[in-house]
Parts: sequence; C-alpha cells; structure tokens
Amino acid sequence: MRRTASTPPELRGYSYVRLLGSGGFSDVFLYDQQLPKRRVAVKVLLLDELTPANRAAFVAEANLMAQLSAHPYIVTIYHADVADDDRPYFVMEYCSGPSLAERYKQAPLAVADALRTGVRLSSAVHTAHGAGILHRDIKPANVLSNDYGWPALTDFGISSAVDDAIPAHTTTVAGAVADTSTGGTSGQVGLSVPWSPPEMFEDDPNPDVRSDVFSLAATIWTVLAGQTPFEVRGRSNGTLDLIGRIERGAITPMDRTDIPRSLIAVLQKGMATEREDRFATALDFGRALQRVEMELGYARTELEVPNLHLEAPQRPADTGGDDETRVRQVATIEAQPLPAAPSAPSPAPSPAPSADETRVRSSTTIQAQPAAPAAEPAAVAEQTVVRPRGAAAPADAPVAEPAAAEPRSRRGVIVGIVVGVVAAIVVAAVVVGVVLFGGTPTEPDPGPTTRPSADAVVPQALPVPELSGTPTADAGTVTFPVMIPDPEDDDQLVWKLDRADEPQLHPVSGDAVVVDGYVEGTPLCVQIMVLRSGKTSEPLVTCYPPA
Ligand SMILES: Nc1ncnc2c1ncn2[C@@H]1O[C@H](COP(=O)(O)OP(=O)(O)OP(=O)(O)O)[C@@H](O)[C@H]1O
Repeated sequence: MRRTASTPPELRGYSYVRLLGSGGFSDVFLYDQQLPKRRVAVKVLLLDELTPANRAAFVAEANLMAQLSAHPYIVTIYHADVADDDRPYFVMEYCSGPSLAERYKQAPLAVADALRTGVRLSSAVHTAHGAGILHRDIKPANVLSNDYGWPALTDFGISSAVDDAIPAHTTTVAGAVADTSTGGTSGQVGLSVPWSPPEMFEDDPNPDVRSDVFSLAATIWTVLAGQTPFEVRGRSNGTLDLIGRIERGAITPMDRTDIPRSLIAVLQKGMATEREDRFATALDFGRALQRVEMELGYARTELEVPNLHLEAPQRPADTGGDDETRVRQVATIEAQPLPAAPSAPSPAPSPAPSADETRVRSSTTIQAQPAAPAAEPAAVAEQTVVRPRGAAAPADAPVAEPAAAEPRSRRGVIVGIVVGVVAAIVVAAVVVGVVLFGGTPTEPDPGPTTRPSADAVVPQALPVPELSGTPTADAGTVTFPVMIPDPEDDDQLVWKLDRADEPQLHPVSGDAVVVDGYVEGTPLCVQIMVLRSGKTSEPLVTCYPPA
C-alpha cells in the first residue's frame, strides 16, 4: 500500500514543482533549479527514517551514484546536502521519460530497441562493477530515461558506499528474518523477486557480478516479453511460485515470433540457474547482445566502459584487424533510441501488480574498490564484498553476527523472508511447514525447465546437421554445403571454427558455411550446429580438405 508523500523541503535556489514518486525510505520531487536553470529530481529521506544508519545509507547512495555519475547511462547526481528541517537530500538529473517498466507495460519493446538498451545497460552495470559496486536491484523500474530517450540506471539504494566504520560481513537471510521479526529493518535483504537470481534465495546470499548479469538479462527479457521471465499467464504468480520457477530455471517461453533464437539464447544464458553457466561479466553479456545486433544487420551499439580497450565481436566475414571496439572515456554521442516502436504481435499482458516493487528495503553495502580497469572479470567478482548495515544501530556500531539459522531448505528460508515481513510467528509456522514438506515445489511448470544456456546441448531432441556435398576451396574461401535432417521452420544453422580459442558462433546464411582465410596446406575445421528454440544441437565437425 502506498503511503502519503512527505512534504517537500524548502531548498534555497530551487522551487518545488511536484512529486515524482515514492520509494521505501524516501520521496523524489521535481524542482526547478534557478541557476543554472534546469529541472532536477530531488530525493529526500523521510522524516520517519532519520536514523543514523539510514542517513549513512542515504549518503552512501549519493556517493556511489556520484562515483558513477559520469557514465552516460547512469543517473547523474549534481549535489547533496541537508535541508533546514534536517532531512538529507540529493539533487539529480531529472529523467523526464518513462522508465522501462512503464514502457514494457504499454507495449513490449522492438528487438532493436531492447538490444540497444541491453548493450547500454551492460556498459553501465560493468562500469559499476569495475568500481566495486554491485547494483543488486536491476529491474525495469530502476531504468529511467532522460530527455534524449537514453536509459539511465538508478536506485543504488541497495548497493551503497563503503563506510569504514561498518565491519565487513555478509548479510544473511536468516539475519534479515530475525531483524524483521523485531520490527526493525536492519540487515534486510532487498529483493525484487521477479528479477532476482536463485542465489539470492540462499541461506547466506553472496551475490557477485553474475547476480547482476542475471537481473540484467531478466530485465531485457521482461521488456521483450511484456512480462517477467518466470511469470506464467493464467497461473498463480505469487512470490513463492516465482521463486520456485527461478530456482528450477523455468523461464516462460517468449510469446513472440520475431525474436531471433540467438537473442533468446543470450538471455537464457544470462539467466542460467548456476552462476558459472552465465556470462562472467556484464561486459560479456553486452558483447553477446552486440553480436546479435550484427547478426541482424543492426548498427552495433557502443559499449561505454571507461578506460578499457575491448576486442569487438566480429561480423561473420570479418577476419580481424582494425574493427576493434575502443572503449572510450564515457562521453559518447550516439543517435538516440526512438521511442518504443513495438513490433510484438501479442498484446501487453498484465503482470502481477506488485512485481516492480523492491520487496524489502535493503541496508546492504558493498565494499567499493578503487576504480581499476575491470579487464579481469574474476578479479572484480572476487574483490566485491557485500556488507550489511544495521539500521537499528548507529552506523558506526559493529554489526552482530546473525543468530545461527537452523538447517532448513533454501525454499524454507525464502518462505521465512516473505512472511517474516508480515509477522515473525507466521515465519516460524511457514518455515516449519516447508521443512515438513521438504521444500518440494507444489506446482509443475510448463515450458522449458532445462538449465538455460546458449551452449545447452540437447542431442536427442535436435538433429545434427549433415554435409549435403563435398567441401570445396576457392581462392582462400572454403565452402561446406550443409543441410538439416528433418528441419523445422525456424531452425537456424550456426557455425564456429573448431578451435578452443574461437568460441564465437556465426549464423549460416543459405545452404553452406562459407569461411574466408583458408591457407592451403593447413586443414580448416568447423563445427556446425542447429539452433532450435534457444537450444544448440551437437556439432557436425568437418574439415577441408576432407579427411
Ligand atoms: N532522477 C529521476 N528523475 C525522474 N523521476 C525519478 C528520478 N529518480 C526517481 N524518480 C521517480 O521516483 C520514484 C521513487 O524513486 P526511488 O529511487 O526513491 O524509489 P523506488 O525505486 O521506487 O523504490 P525502492 O527503492 O523502494 O525500490 C521512482 O519510481 C521514479 O518514478
């Protein structure tokens, strides 16, 4: 239930215009700034929430956003201060356009638009990771848009700045439940369940960059599908239903025919149940989206990551060389995306009304790293440390270890989280209930339940391509004629060089794989696969000259 908005503070140099929106701990108001003259959004901490820890969290959010503010796809912060009535506030760029949540609910995004948005957000998220910051609440509602229609990532309220006075420690779900049972908000885990990765439902969640990758992929899936990925129309979509499906990797198939399989595969890989099956970094995810852009003949969207030199994905016929994406300092001028030009054939569904809300406001902080180049994804992941903040205690007080949780199923813990917000006694009852019932999912899900992965191999279900003729070579170009036994309408052939250092898949156009760069005397081997419904067949491995 929405609360009444607070009174906007009197701020020298600014005139109040109207309320923009309300979050868990704050209100956001539109003001006219007098000098320089512009409209700004001002986020103000609620009077009721003026505890030292909340103040610290608020300041931390402002500082984190400021650290990332130069990024073109992260909301810019201009100023922070304390109002005369003692409420801290920060002044930020006013994002006049609709959020991604508003957009997809109006109509699902066109493929080109979703790809462009996905690449841009990947660069924003990777930049945050490079600075040692996990966002932890990526979802369509937290992607605003500015006057130019560019996406602007916001709401770093769950990830916060380093506060040296707070000891390093990982927030646990058990701790969160214990705290909510006392009516406090300390150590709570912020969860936007529809976009949360399964590891967030574990007893001792320890998110890393791949957790943000999951939410990012889920966000792009949502704007394409017009509904969240684990929601099933006509079925119950309560929190526990969603959590069960997320844990099983039961993504609801996309009800659109215009989404290329390669894009589905990229998003499925981003949302893989096991972290090691996902893209290792947001940058890798963005590059995979770039490859889909190129496959479809769209202009490649720049990945804006500061101080990194990236090797660009190649077009199928590229032989390398100078087509390298040089990641620039973050300022880039690029054609603005058009407003959503929906191409989805299906009407916008009506997702669960509360899906966009962050369930429980988090007080978790992230140990920031020096803004080192994030070229080594593993290093970024290792260096990011999750810390809690005890809201009921002063910011500089040590955070107590949470009480040891009884052994219980992951699902039992989640039941605890959900219900614990309402009443501790109900938590206990439900946890016991779940333990008694062994945490077995109560509802069989339709649709794909295999672990999503672009590399998923389904040998029995998919035919393996066959050569339809003898491979030939002509002036450095090798042609492998190929066919699909028992083809289906939407089958797509893909190929890659048969080399471990060459993971890139290329689409096959026509009835043959054509590979440039053949050097006479050196065998050239390729793997050719069928892509069907986001799954890849076992490969046909073939060489020229034929063995
Ligand atoms: N820079 C901005 N420009 C325009 N509107 C904004 C801006 N920042 C926030 N808003 C609006 O204010 C609302 C509240 O934002 P806020 O970040 O405080 O909380 P929230 O994300 O809705 O809630 P929670 O943090 O509890 O999940 C947003 O939903 C958005 O509509």
